[in-house]
Amino acid sequence: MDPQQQIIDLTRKLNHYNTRYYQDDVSEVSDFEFDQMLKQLKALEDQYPAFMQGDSPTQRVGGTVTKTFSAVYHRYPMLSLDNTYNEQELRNFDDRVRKGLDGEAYEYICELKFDGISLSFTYENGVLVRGVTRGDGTRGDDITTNIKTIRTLPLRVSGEALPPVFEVRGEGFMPISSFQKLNEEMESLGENLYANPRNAASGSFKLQDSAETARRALDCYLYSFITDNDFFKSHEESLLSLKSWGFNVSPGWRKVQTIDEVIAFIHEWEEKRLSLPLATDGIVIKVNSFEQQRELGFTAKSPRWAISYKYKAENKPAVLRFVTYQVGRIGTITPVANLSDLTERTLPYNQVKGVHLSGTRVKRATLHNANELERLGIRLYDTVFVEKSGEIIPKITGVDVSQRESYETKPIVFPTHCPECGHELQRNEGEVAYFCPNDSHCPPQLKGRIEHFIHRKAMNIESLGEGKIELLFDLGLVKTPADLYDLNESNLLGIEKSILNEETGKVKKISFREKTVENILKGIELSKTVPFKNVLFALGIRFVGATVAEKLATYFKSIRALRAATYEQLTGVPEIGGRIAMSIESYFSVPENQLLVERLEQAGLQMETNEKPVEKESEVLEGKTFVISGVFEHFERDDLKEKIEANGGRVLSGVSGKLNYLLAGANMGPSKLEKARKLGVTILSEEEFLAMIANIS
Ligand SMILES: NC(=O)c1ccc[n+]([C@@H]2O[C@H](COP(=O)([O-])OP(=O)(O)OC[C@H]3O[C@@H](n4cnc5c(N)ncnc54)[C@H](O)[C@@H]3O)[C@@H](O)[C@H]2O)c1
Ligand SMILES: [Zn+2]
Repeated sequence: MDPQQQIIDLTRKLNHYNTRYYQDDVSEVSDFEFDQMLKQLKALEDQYPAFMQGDSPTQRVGGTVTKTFSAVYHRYPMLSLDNTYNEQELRNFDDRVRKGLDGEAYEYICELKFDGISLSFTYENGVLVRGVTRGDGTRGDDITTNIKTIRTLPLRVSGEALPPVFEVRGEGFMPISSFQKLNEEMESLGENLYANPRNAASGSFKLQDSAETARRALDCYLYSFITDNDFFKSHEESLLSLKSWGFNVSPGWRKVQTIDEVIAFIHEWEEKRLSLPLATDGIVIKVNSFEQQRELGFTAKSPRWAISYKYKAENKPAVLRFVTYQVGRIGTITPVANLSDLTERTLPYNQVKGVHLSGTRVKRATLHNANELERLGIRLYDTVFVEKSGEIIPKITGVDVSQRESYETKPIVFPTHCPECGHELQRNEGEVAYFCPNDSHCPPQLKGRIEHFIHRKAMNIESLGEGKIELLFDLGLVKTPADLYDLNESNLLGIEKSILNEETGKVKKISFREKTVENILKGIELSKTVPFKNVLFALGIRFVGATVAEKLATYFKSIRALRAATYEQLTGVPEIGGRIAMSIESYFSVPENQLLVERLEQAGLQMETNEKPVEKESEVLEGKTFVISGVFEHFERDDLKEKIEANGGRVLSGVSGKLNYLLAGANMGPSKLEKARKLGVTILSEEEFLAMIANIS
């Protein structure tokens, strides 16, 4: 291909990947592939500068600002970092630094490269006033309310001779444990999963609802301090001071003198970093002296005094021993590759340990769906390549076809029937996944429906988690959501089970003691007050997500009216299409579902909408004012407001001397709390509030 066309194509492709990555938090290719393409483009542009495109990704920082937040200009531009995946290029970087500094002695600071999103925080007179994303490097999104949910980020700092205005920068990230929890939750809601913690962090920092951001337990490491004057002489000094002022500085950095020491640091962390609680994708190397940093200067998109070394995702051959088929919570069938190491090719599978990949043994990798099997052209007993994408989820990247000469392979036959219940599988037009339509008898689907039912966005029975549901299901105590309402102390107390996690080999013990049982029953009881729209969502009707449920609840107002609605009436509701209408009709035509709804109604769940004005429950809060702040266990904010009003109280937005109560949830801003204390406002916990209204509702 001619170089001009190649430059045009690469520019277009890379810009597309950038948009997907920075705006949609989706990686269509691996970082390594992206970086190789960018390098190729850079080389072509160097050779044919005349063909460089106006929007070349080699000249700009990749991100953009969004429309959802207001854009803020950075006082100092936020740049990217040059990167490399090999040691030779690192030595070339060192040569450039040496030349650039004309023989002066210099030092490096090596730090871990945290995989999240770049953030900038401005402090005025010691108070945190603003938090902004990197955006396009010149302007970023103002996400101040969201970054205030980071618990380790000080809202106020004091220190000797702190400048009146300064900026700190760092990496906002999602700890791996939060990431896994979030994805499990997304899965149970039937939503798309995040591929890695970076994409999850990026999406979570840019949510509209900061209470939801708070719930996702984000964190941040700080690594840079900036002011107008020369405050510090070196990066080392600034790191030490940041730490002493109470900023969260990762302890993993080191000052070194030579590039060999840098490389030793890189080797040292290659495996060690995998046991950190957050994802890291490399090492950042920075010239220590600020004066030398200034001498070296910047290119269009990155400093010349720093570089990042990125670890390549480890890619290893493995043998595909057999394929199993998992049935998901909404019946989706996912083929899973069961792998062994090459040396274990003929070993009985129960003795197989798996392939050693990025610090762990991998025995399983998802094959996603039937299309993916075709795309890979994979066969049984094939030699395949496995990689951990985002260092977390193992993935099969290709097949070593040459090995088919030495080892016999067989075609993979996708099952026609559900491995769990035997029902014939279906695939909807235009969809890639097969599913088991037997949603009222297929065990994983039954379990999945109960898990969905208790979810925070549905009936919000937080005292019951996945493990407990699993146990109750296996014991036959809870087979449908309606069975939850028949539970009592005598059949719960003393239940016990050890659950083995097959991946980690760890055993988790669950046992129901008095306190647990009490909490479970309380949670179930409280769920009877959850509004109709949540109940409707909780039923788990295919295609009826939270938003659709709300629309239907507003329109039909009761389960009776919805059940009686004809196809025409259903599609007559704005934004309700044929697919949803059909799904609702078919749901209510199944006898098991009819029975379920009846039992739930008898149990006392809200089966109709309480239209405003709010139905009065009591007058106990008459004349009292409330400010609600933070996140609550049993209520969404709106529900809490309704509850207060239903009992005669009023909800205000700001704390003042006249206020009666500050209702304080988790993660509330400390400034509000402080103000309330000063003004002598009574601070209520959620429990205290519940007690206040308990006698009457
Ligand atoms: N897979 C895809 O589709 C896709 C698309 C676009 C970009 N990308 C990836 O993103 C990269 C570009 O992103 P980028 O411009 O943010 O570059 P980068 O992530 O490679 O490096 C720069 C960033 O590193 C972060 N960082 C982490 N720890 C740091 C530390 N200790 N000190 C300083 N900075 C630290 C900062 O946020 C900084 O902005 C590409 O090279 C590619 O790997 C992937
Ligand atoms: Zn089934």
